[in-house]
Amino acid sequence: MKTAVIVFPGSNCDRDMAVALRRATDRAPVMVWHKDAALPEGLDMVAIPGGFSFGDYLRCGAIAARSPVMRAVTEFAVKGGIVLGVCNGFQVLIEAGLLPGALMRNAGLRFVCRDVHLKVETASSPFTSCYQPGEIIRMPVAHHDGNFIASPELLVRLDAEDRVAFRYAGVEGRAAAAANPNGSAADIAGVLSENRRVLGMMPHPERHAEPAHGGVDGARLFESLAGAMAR
Ligand SMILES: NC(=O)CC[C@H](N)C(=O)O
Repeated sequence: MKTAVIVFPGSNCDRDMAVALRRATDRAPVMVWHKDAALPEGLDMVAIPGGFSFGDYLRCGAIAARSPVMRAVTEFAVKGGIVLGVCNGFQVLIEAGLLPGALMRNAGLRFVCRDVHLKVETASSPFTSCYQPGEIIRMPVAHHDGNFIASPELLVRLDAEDRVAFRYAGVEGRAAAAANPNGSAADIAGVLSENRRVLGMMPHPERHAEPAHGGVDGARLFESLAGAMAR
């Protein structure tokens, strides 16, 4: 299985992403600099990591989305390649037009850095097949622009097409309103593309991928990917 992690100036989760992918696939990913116009041959998937690409200038992910490498990533996705974008990676995928909606400033206007609970909405994707639909899992978020905005039509369509991968979820003993850290429409934390092979999500699965992280719920996302790539 051959994977790649795209690196922009200001990426800061690229190495965590690489460790999680190596752990799940037994092979170190290729680190691809944003100026490369082509992706390595024979890739099974591409990950766009979190961080502060280009200092979050203009809008988070807007400049990164226009990097030379993103043309190659778009081509890869259009051909059916698997692409994962986490946090800033999700912002880049939206700015590149590979996922719908927008990510705006958090409703509370603050950077939010804490664990959240998520409901797994679908197991039918290369990213979520190792979870149970409806399962509640825990992962960290760390962002200031994670407020997912979509038109009422798009929200209906995402549900109808089973393309909401994760929703912020309340857990017993905590107020439900506190569950959504950023004001996202319909509590959406992650969405799939039409062909289900591109996922963008604000929470960080690579930061809860081994026991030393204090949580392992993210590991199954990488195991799901490894399984999908092996097929
Ligand atoms: N951890 C991240 O990827 C953060 C993304 C972006 N810089 C934000 O704060 O919204």
